[in-house]
Amino acid sequence: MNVKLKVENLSKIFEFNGNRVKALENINLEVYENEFLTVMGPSGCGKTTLLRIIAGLDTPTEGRVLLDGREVKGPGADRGVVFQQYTLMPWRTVLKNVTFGLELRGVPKDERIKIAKKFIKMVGLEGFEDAYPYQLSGGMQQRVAIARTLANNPEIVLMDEPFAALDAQTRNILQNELLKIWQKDRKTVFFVTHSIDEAIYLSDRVVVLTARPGRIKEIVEIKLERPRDRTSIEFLEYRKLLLEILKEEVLKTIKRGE
Ligand SMILES: Nc1ncnc2c1ncn2[C@@H]1O[C@H](COP(=O)(O)OP(=O)(O)OP(=O)(O)O)[C@@H](O)[C@H]1O
Repeated sequence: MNVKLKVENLSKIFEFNGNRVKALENINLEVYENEFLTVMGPSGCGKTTLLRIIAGLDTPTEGRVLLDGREVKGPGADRGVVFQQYTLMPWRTVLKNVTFGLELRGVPKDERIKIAKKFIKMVGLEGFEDAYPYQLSGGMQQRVAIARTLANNPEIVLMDEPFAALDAQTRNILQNELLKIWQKDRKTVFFVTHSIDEAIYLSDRVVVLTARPGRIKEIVEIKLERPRDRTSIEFLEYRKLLLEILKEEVLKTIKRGE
């Protein structure tokens, strides 16, 4: 298995108003090519910080991140990010939101429209190309955000609780769509979630971080065939295992009043 992304001895300390918060401590992690890897952990353990550092939106205090062997020094088109909150540009149509990154890279108009339409179709929004974000439901907006990210053809897709704001049904539908796209497109995915169910349903491996400062507590390989059955005994066993691993860390966070 080829290593796509490598996180080496990474620590992060935030300093503000005379306070020091150690968010991450000595994270070492390899994400393989085409892997669907999920990070979980109690609130405030540094999941978003880790994702932001990989995205190049923040810098580590110690250590480094390598993508295809090259050190990450800032944001780049090789990493596509999907956040929890819909980050579409309200003044642009669906099509224009999806073509945005391609425009920035100078892709000719005809080609960028062709690429955008392909991904809009892939996320099930054919016919909505000329709609504006306010005309779409939350689930549809998140589909557009996913299409926009994929249209840029990143090496790795970084997703920070992308479905957390959606209702349970829509969330399940989008999980299936994401899996279909992932299987078809063979992208590497680095996914952050609070949902044990979502982590087991989607991932090849689940990384559990400790309470802050986030360290790697355990990595659980999900050895279930896809499509996965959320009601199977094996699925429930993974659920129990992850609950146990997380419980101790969540209790630490609660005790600290966070
Ligand atoms: N820009 C910042 N300045 C100061 N402290 C920060 C900053 N960003 C994050 N932190 C702190 O770093 C720690 C980790 O935050 P982070 O958002 O990465 O956690 P998280 O695991 O994603 O949390 P949640 O699950 O609640 O989204 C928290 O204590 C947070 O307050």
